[in-house]
Amino acid sequence: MNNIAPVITIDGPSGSGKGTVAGILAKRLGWNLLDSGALYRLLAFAAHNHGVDLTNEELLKKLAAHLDVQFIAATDGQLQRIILEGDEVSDVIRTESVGSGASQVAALPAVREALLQRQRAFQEAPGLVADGRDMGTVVFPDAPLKIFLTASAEERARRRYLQLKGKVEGVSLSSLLDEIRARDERDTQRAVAPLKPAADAIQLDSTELSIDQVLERIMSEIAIRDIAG
Ligand SMILES: Nc1ncnc2c1ncn2[C@@H]1O[C@H](COP(=O)(O)OP(=O)(O)O)[C@@H](O)[C@H]1O
Ligand SMILES: Nc1ccn([C@H]2C[C@H](O)[C@@H](COP(=O)(O)OP(=O)(O)O)O2)c(=O)n1
Repeated sequence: MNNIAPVITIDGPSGSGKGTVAGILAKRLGWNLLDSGALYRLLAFAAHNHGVDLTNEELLKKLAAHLDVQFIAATDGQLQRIILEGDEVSDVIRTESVGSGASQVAALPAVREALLQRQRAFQEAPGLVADGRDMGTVVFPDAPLKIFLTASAEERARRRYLQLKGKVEGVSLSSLLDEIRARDERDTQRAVAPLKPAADAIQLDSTELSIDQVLERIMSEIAIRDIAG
């Protein structure tokens, strides 16, 4: 691990655009990418497959410590691929029910502890873009650029609806809005590593911004700090 590799953290609630923006930035800069939410999603998914209850902290901690997962970096024309226990799960972990399970296991302190080193190991040269809820507050507190990306709950539900409709059966805007609000509540109210902006984070409200406008704002913060060579 190279601890001097710079990190850009992008935290925020579901549907604010973190994953999209982090993926494009990592590609543009030629840096590594950590989708930390995927780790919690993978754990919830694996727990379901192995019949482990989402409240069983002791067993979930063991499962988290031994998760057999591979992240295959994005190439031209292909997004990052995620392999769990030999099977490609890139799409199946994106449903709102896995997201809700992820939010439940993520509230357990032993689970967060078990995943901490695994996340820090992504900090390798030439740099890392990390997206999640506690990237700037807990996992990479020394990151030279921290973004806290938000948008109204209604706009985030609308984005998720557009993203899922046609791919997942039976999605409705109103149930997505309820689910997003429930997840916001759980993620911000938990005792350990709650969703909140780091004291030194730049807050960006993307409700009225396009993806390109968000990227432009972040690129100008990168330029000001001179962190990407
Ligand atoms: N600024 C934006 N304006 C419109 N749509 C956006 C914006 N940012 C992201 N999206 C879209 O919203 C959906 C959710 O974005 P995503 O990056 O998955 O959010 P998050 O990782 O924060 O949950 C995606 O379909 C993405 O293309
Ligand atoms: N660093 C992180 C990342 C995700 N989580 C938890 C809380 C989130 O509701 C779930 C799923 O996160 P993910 O980023 O994949 O979800 P969204 O794409 O924002 O909908 O995992 C977390 O507690 N800490």
